[in-house]
Amino acid sequence: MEFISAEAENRYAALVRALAESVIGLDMDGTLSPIVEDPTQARIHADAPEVLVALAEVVKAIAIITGRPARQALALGGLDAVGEAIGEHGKELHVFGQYGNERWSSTSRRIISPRPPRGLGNFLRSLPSTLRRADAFDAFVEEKGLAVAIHTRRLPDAEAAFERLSKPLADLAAANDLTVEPGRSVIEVRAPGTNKGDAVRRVAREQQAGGFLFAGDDLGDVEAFAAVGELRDAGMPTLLVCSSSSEQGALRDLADIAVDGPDGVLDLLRQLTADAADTRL
Ligand SMILES: O=P(O)(O)OC[C@H]1O[C@H](O[C@H]2O[C@H](CO)[C@@H](O)[C@H](O)[C@H]2O)[C@H](O)[C@@H](O)[C@@H]1O
Repeated sequence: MEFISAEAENRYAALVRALAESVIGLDMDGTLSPIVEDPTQARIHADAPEVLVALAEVVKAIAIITGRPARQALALGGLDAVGEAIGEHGKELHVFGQYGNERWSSTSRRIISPRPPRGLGNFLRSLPSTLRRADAFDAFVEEKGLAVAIHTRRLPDAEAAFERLSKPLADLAAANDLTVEPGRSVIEVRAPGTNKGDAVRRVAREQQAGGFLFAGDDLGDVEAFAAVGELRDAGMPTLLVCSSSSEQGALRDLADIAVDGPDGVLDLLRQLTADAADTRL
């Protein structure tokens, strides 16, 4: 773990002291789940369930805030079982899916989801011809119900395909009142209006958080970082963690601490759990 910001060590120590009142917000792909070529094959890190259950004992709540549909996050993360184990300690696991558009909690055990955005059907009908014109017809199209993600990772030159697709997809999205969410070898198209920052504000308010940690790896996490920054400016102990990769450097400049991908995120969460136990001795 690398302390980046000048205040990072103090912020870590302050968060440890406030941990019992803190919410831990975690992104999924690239943060809890190692990145893999095929999005359908991504799975939460094998150690994550144990680490999250132990962490839940020393924090107020854990919130997984992801671009994945909530149902998929539950399945790929085995989060139902994790939530059940956390519930046994009298704590709650929250899942905010599709950038905060969907919600699930280990107490309600129901997914709350809005209707798909109006323009999505039209966008999907025009998508094949747009991909063909951008010489990216073989891009993997992940239909997510409320959104669609166009993946370039498995194309011969992923970066070049991403560049060729950026403008045509943004134009097609705008024509259908949709917004674009660029990520690691992926361009997502979804309803405007909600982002991970809103999810951070909501869970902090609902839980009356006395501290907040957020860990993420990609551009879709920038709004969550900004929302945690607002909590910090209001006087709350906070910690921003970048799950580093060679693919995306944007979050590193905004973070207090950088760790090495999901392995590093889990090491940090283990360390926090241990440090919280030490302060109680
Ligand atoms: O908010 P997140 O939990 O980080 O989810 C963002 C998107 O992640 C997924 O794509 C990413 O992970 C894939 C599997 O490792 C990888 O192949 C892809 O290149 C990454 O961009 C997912 O497929 C999307 O639906 C998520 O919204």
